[in-house]
Amino acid sequence: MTRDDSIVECTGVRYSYLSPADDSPVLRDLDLSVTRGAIVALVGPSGSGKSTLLRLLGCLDRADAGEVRVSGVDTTTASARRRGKLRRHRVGYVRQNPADNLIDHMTVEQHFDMAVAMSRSRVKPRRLLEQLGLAALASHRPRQLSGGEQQRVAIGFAALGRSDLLLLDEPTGQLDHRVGEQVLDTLETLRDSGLTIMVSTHDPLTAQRADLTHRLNEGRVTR
Ligand SMILES: Nc1ncnc2c1ncn2[C@@H]1O[C@H](COP(=O)(O)OP(=O)(O)OP(=O)(O)O)[C@@H](O)[C@H]1O
Repeated sequence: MTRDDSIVECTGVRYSYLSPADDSPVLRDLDLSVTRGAIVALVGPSGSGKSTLLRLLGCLDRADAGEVRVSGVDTTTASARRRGKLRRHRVGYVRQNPADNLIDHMTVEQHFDMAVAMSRSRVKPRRLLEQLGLAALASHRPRQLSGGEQQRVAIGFAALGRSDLLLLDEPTGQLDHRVGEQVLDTLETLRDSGLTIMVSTHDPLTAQRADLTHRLNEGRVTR
């Protein structure tokens, strides 16, 4: 595989929440390569660093050492401006609690319109609402939606205008099996439209439906 096939390339990544000199960092010597156009599940014990890795890939935090290359940009050394551009146009991030991704007073359609305006993309928000089976909810506000509907809206909102990578922290963690399946259908639709999707999960169904699984243990990818 060449670098061009990869959407994510991590090499020798180290990260501590305390200080770069911490002898027990959360991530240590982490290497990972992810090719375009797959759903990738990140699995591993609680505390192994799955969410931390997603935060580095989503430019919410910056690695202490090593290379975290996303869409060809080394996010460890990139300027704040470059990282901001990456987040606006290429990489979306969905938090675990669906409501935390949405704005109380805005309807579903207004969320999608705002995402397009912010990314200055040419994507048609109405078309994505239809593709994701959310058109009937267009005029609803987050409080009028179930947890699963909120999660699907949050996923569409994060994906809109982002061309490369969607990162999700435990997207099915709070949902029952049937609704979890609907969220996974949404992810498959987005993968088929060209996005690469990385999901941290403890849910066997999510891991089973992913195209690839990477296991984290004590801050490293072990397979
Ligand atoms: N904001 C923070 N400040 C300090 N330590 C943190 C912070 N967030 C996470 N940690 C620690 O970092 C380690 C890795 O946490 P992380 O949330 O990345 O693990 P995880 O594999 O996603 O766990 P889970 O499966 O339970 O969500 C844990 O020891 C956790 O206590």
